[in-house]
Amino acid sequence: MDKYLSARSALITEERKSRRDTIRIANASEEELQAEQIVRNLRKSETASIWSTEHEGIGNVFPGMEFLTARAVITKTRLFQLLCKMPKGALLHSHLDAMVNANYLINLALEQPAMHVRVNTRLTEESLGSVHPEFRPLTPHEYTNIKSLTSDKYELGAWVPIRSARAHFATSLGGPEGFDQWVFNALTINPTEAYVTHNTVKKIWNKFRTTFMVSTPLIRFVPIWSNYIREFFRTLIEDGVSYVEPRVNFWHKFMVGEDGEENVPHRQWIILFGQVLDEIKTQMKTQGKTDEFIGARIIYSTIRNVTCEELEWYLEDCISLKLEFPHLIAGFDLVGDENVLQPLIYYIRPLLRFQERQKELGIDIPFIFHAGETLGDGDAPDMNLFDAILLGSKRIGHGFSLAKHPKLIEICKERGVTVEVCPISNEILRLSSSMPAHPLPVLLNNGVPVALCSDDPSVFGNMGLSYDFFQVSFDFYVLVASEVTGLITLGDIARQSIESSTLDETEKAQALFSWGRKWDAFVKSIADGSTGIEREIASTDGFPII
Ligand SMILES: O=c1[nH]cnc2c1ncn2[C@@H]1O[C@H](CO)[C@@H](O)[C@H]1O
Repeated sequence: MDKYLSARSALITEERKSRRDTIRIANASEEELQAEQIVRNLRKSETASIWSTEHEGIGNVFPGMEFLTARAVITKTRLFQLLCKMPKGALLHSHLDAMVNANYLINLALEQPAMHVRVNTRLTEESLGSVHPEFRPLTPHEYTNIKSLTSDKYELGAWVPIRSARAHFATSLGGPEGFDQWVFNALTINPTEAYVTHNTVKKIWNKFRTTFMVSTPLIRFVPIWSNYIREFFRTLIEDGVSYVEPRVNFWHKFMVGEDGEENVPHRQWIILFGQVLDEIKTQMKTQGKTDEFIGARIIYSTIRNVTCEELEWYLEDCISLKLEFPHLIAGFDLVGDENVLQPLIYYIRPLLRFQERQKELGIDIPFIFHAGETLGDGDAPDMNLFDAILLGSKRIGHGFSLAKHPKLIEICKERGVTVEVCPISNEILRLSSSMPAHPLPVLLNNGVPVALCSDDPSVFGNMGLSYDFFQVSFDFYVLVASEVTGLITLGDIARQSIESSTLDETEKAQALFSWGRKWDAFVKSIADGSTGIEREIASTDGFPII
């Protein structure tokens, strides 16, 4: 018996030794250890209270359960509120056209007299859920004075000014608020769609795709674009994100200008992006908050439905933009559903040529590829992992199927290829049924660098990064023993995100320094009791049940 127990304890120690969190916790400061304990107590207490009761309309609750069902409960937990204050570091995987709250975007659109809307199927109570609004800014001579989208006289396909369409939306469909709700539903995925009507990867992608068809014409319009980017930065900073590398989709060659003409080229999109960025940086400086925002750089993206010839055009376009705006272009990616669109190997010639061109020009535009966003093994999206690695991808977007490939895991670990893990996205797009079923711990415990990311928060409702940090903070819960950690691991992941960015060494050092200062202050506020968590746990013996 003694021999067995000592062998057991030796094996546990040996197994945990190589884990990133064990190494990190061994080097933690006194304050970090205190904060760690307090947060673990909080987590335990909320698991016993909030996550062990039935809430009205929500059956079968558990930590890490389906996000869209649990969202309202999550928002009220103390753990979530605490994580909102945590400095998150860099957001490395996000699609710019799905980053601003859908209601905010609707309001931006309502301010634009040029913005019109139409439908091609009659709107009725029955059809409302499946008919999507089609938006377009028109040139002044195309403006219409058609009043309503829903009257009997409406001719299908005719453009209606958005404000008028809202004001005259049929009372039977909810009036103006009904209009807002209709557009909101078309821009987002709701729990019934994710977990009932569209509960397969294929079906939910069909819904997911349509949200971009609705939002793109709203965002790809100069008067909205700048305001949209301003809100994008504002909300991320508010949530403790200090640096961001969004994927910007350059598939459309032109944006629509203020005059309604579709003639604004890519360089102008970047100039406007840069202007808002500078404005925010100046603002932060004036307010003495330079630690809170380091900046942003764009990952040039196009959709993997283009031909090889078309891709050559985009790659050259990306090169010209890099030459003109070296500090604003971070890398290159191909986006869209890997399950149905072209795999990386299809584009291998233009991609290799792109690398040659960079050598000729003495520039560096790393690939930062989506790969392995699939449940498959050996299918096209899974095989994208092999090509991403062979092509020297700096990071891997999603890498959901990477856990199946020990050799590739080893390479990622050796070369420091960071996996941009998007926990909530993977769950809503039906790759994992809930958080405990997500492969994140497999990657982490194998020592692969990981960044937590939100992917498309305006569609999924996981605005900022706090929701994704929250959803994974229970991954290690089963082992509440002292060797296995919570808060410190989350901090380590946040710090790693800055290391994994495309910032140069000097910028990185500055960003890490700023992050470190904020992390220390955050940890201190928990450890010294100023958050009041300890007091609350002690006084309620478990948390008030919502
Ligand atoms: O998780 C994802 N995987 C692959 N493509 C995505 C994901 N999220 C968004 N997009 C794609 O990015 C474009 C918008 O910039 C859209 O085409 C959308 O399908």
